[in-house]
Amino acid sequence: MQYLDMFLKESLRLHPIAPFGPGRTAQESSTVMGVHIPKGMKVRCDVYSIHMDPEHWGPPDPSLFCPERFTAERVAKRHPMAWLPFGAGPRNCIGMRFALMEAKMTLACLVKKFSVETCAETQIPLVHVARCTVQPEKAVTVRLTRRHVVVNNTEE
Ligand code: HEM
Repeated sequence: MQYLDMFLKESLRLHPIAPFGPGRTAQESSTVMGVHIPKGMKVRCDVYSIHMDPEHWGPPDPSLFCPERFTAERVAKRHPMAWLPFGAGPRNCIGMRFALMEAKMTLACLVKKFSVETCAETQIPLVHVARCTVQPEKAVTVRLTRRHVVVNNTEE
């Protein structure tokens, strides 16, 4: 489950489904890194750029899929707001833990019974389109092959 958690976090870093989600209205005027933000201005953060910033995510190259970026040691050294698929702060996603648990349960049940491979119909590289959330352009088609696992002398 530890590696599955790292795998899922890396998937959401490379493919955040709600990168336009975290937005706030300035409650008071301020200046952040030389940029003046007047009271009442709506501000959104650019999750894609933060998730691809080598200062937080390199090495290896942030465009590569690498779950090892999420080992406890590496997470402890990283800025707490470098990973934002669920936003951050007091108004972050209320369903984050539920969504992560549900995804991990689904994946664990799936890979227990099936091997998952790309096939001729798999769109590579994956193309994103922005609708209400960011989605794959086409259905993600893969080949599932049933695993033969023997548990307590019973073939599953
Ligand atoms: C992979 C799945 C999900 C992703 C990536 C996601 C992402 C987000 C993001 C980016 C925000 C904005 C956070 C911010 O402004 O800081 C948000 C807010 C929210 N999400 Fe999710 N979400 C997911 C699943 C869910 C689920 C399963 C639920 C409910 C069971 C949920 C309920 C909410 C609610 C109620 C808010 C508004 C929170 C507030 O304004 O205080 N989300 N989500």
